[in-house]
Amino acid sequence: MSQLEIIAGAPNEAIAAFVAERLHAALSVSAEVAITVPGGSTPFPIFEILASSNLPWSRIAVWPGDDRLVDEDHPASNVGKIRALLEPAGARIVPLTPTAQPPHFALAWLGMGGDGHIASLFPNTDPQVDDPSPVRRLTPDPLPPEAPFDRVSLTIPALVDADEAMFVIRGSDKRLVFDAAAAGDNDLPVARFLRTFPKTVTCFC
Ligand SMILES: O=C1O[C@H](COP(=O)(O)O)[C@@H](O)[C@H](O)[C@H]1O
Repeated sequence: MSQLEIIAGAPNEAIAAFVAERLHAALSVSAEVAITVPGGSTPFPIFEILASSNLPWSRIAVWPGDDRLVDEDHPASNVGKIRALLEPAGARIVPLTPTAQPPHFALAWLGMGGDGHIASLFPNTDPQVDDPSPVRRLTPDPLPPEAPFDRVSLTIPALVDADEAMFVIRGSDKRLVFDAAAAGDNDLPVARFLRTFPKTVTCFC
């Protein structure tokens, strides 16, 4: 079970500062690093802040942790929106495809749905902590009305392989789900990740 550091009520600027600090630390020991980031709605204002930071973006590869199987110019595309914000800053944006071979990530930044899904590992997909594949094509059931698409997602082992992990979770309903998962009171995808990740997980809740 991972240790948790809960940081409640942090503004987006503080979260961006945390991400930048962790990337600077990783870049102090590696010429290039990779980060995986969530989609949904929560991270994009933080990406905007990061895009204007002094990070050496040309040394940073950014991978969506999951995506909807739509064209990049579709409004539901995670990689399209990530690219629009971070590529102009100089980042290398790498689309997540079902056959991708993801790297070792310096930081796994995750969101969580109210149903306890992380990346696109929805409860119905029964994500396994020992999945031999780093990437899966998946169909959420029920399909979320705001994004009713098949998905591609990093698996739990690909996320657990990261040097560090952080969540950004907004809303008291999600906080209850997260806290129950952290306490071992449910077996949702987020709980499976938390009980498998061997290091401290930082949660901006
Ligand atoms: O479908 C998704 O939802 C989750 C949570 O999104 P949010 O809008 O509540 O921030 C997200 O982590 C995931 O990457 C996304 O594809």
